Amino acid sequence: MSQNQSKSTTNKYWKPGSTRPPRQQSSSIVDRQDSTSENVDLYQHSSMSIVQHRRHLPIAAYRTHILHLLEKYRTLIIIGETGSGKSTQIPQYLLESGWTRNGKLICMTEPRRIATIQLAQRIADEKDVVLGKEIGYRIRFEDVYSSGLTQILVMTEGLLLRELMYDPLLTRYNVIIIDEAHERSIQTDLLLGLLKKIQRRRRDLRLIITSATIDSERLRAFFEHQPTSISKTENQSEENKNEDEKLNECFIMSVEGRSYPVEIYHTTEPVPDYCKACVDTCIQIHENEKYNEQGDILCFISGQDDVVRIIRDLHDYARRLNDEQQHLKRKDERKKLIILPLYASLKFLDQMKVFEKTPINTRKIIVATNIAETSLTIPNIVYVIDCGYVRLKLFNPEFGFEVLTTLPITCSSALQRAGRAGRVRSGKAYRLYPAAEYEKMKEFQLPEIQRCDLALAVLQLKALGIHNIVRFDFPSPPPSKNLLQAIECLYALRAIDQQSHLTSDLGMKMAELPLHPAHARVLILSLEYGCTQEILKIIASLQVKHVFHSPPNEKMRAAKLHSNFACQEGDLITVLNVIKAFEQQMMPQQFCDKYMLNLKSLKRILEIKDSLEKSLRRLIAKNNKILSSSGDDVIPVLKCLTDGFFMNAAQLSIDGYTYRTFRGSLQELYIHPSCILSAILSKQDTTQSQLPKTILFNELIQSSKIFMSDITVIDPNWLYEIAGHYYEQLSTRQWILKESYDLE
Ligand SMILES: Nc1ncnc2c1ncn2[C@@H]1O[C@H](COP(=O)(O)OP(=O)(O)OP(=O)(O)O)[C@@H](O)[C@H]1O
Repeated sequence: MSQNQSKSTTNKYWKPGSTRPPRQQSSSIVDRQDSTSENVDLYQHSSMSIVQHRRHLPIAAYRTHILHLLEKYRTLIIIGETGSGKSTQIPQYLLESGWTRNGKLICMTEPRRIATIQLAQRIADEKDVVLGKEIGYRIRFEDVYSSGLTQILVMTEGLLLRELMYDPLLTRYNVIIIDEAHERSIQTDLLLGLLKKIQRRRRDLRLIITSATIDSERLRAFFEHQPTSISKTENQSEENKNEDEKLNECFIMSVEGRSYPVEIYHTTEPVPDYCKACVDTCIQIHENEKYNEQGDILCFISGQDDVVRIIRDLHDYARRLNDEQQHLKRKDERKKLIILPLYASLKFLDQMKVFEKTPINTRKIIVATNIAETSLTIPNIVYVIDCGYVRLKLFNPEFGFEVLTTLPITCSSALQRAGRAGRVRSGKAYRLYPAAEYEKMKEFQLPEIQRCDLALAVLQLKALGIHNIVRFDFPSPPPSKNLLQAIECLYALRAIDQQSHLTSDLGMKMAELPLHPAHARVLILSLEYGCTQEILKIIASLQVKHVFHSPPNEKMRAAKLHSNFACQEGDLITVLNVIKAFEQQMMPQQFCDKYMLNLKSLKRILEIKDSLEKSLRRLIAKNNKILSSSGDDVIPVLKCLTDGFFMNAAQLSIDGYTYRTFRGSLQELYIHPSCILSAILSKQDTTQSQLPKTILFNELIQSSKIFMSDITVIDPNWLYEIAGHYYEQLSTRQWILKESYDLE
């Protein structure tokens, strides 16, 4: 370790029992807040058999109680510490006690694909059966279960919602377990509302909601408020009807205890740059904590770009470390590092790499967004580093848009993050914020349904036959302004008609595609514009992003290389150029290195493009439509994008550098510095007045200002030509919708 490097990574930690360091010493000195055990044997490994392991989990003591309560209550809310055994054990208890005897299944939902597979695999391992037989899973584009044999089916929330489209009463299940309900994603809330509705028709259906950190009283109030008139399933016996009617509504039970202790440490001062603090802390752990016992590190960071930055810095460190260890003759004396990213748009196989066994003499560092926050057990994780921030979308109804914003996390998130350690052995959580900040944190995040764009949720409810969305029983009702905006958006996109019914030509098809309604519309309309091949690539790229690699110390070089693909039409067409060139490459890695492109993102884009293409082909199977290409003609592509993104149009203000939307908001918008347009304009040394007059954006990002990203330059006349109905009839439409929904 060179002198210089040592200096950059000499954070001191306040160890239990030692003298507290003076506060002013360093902003990244860490302060131990609490511990669940005083004399923690950090390297206590479990050599228990799976049977012993199951018996030792805190939830095991509650097995009989849970089964007893499920006989008496239709909804159970089970609160237990992270790692206490809720996800892996509850479905097994139900299976063992005969809840699948009548041939029906136990369903368990997870918010994410990665947790779905891991959980199903773990339950199968514990039961010593092959995954896909008694225990199966379902994620988008992947069904691993056997009809007639599978008894426990783990699936993503999104897939259970889709199942409701063809089995509205979910008749193949006896029990549905909504795991990690505290995440309160829009899909969790839609499911909770729909399951409450189903329970009115199916008195026999049991619902279990589990979490370590959830506002359980609020949920109980929601499930206890059941209407008195109850219709029964037709083929229920008289005896069963009576039994079912005697059932109570909802019960909250707590599971005390956790698997292994986790010591929590806080910085004594706020850290000025959490990416740097995270890298320093990783290095410090790697150099100071017992090495032979391994002990991997999981870092929580707010967004994908920060993950990429930290990974790069850690790779630099790993290279230096490697050079310094060259003198060690025996290779097994060298300390190696494996550094892995984990974020939602990462290729799925790359996500699963985090579960691979860490080789001997190696430490694994995983740098993740909040995708890893709940449910996951990454077996060797001993150290968690929590930056204290999360990147979330917040909908602003006044302004009419969703803005991506970085916010402090909540206490619930902090507990979940720390809870990724202490699962198979005791652990430590390093929080890169002072204990006082933790005290100030909100307990729970606002449910997504109250803070996000609801267009997709409303479209999904409509597709499920829920006509009057305003009357739908949401666990936390969304603000009526947000609902009105969503209805307006769907009307403008022609997904619903004036009576607010799903349109048969477009709306029904849009609901079938796993995309935001505007993206789904663009994809379907591309068939008319004759540019489906181009639009498939563009829409796929919008789900992944980060195609261009631009490290801070090589920005100039990167910009020069990227300019090979740049075009005046903006980011989406530029990315299209990259994807087209990438597809032609025999040696993709070399191509990406040469032009500083992100190989993983490009591969993932092609993967998503293929699956979207399959979905689209299924939709148009009857019409014999061809998925055509517009070749080098970019105009059909631009017009098609305008036809879906017209609500996101902005015009240049008189000042010549800020933009405003056409919707009458005074909010100033700026072109994001990462946009290709910024690079082209600065290269040409243009004056501000040469900024394009009219643009479409895909996303808004809040930092010092509100920035528009993923920009496309369009002809303003197209807006009136293509979306005249939206811009000319705004007031009339609002009146019609206001009437039909009786909204404030
Ligand atoms: N894939 C795995 N490999 C090794 N051990 C595992 C795995 N999955 C679970 N475990 C063990 O089972 C325990 C219980 O895990 P489980 O996921 O059921 O807990 P939980 O209460 O649902 O936690 P959380 O609320 O964090 O999801 C873990 O603490 C860990 O010891």
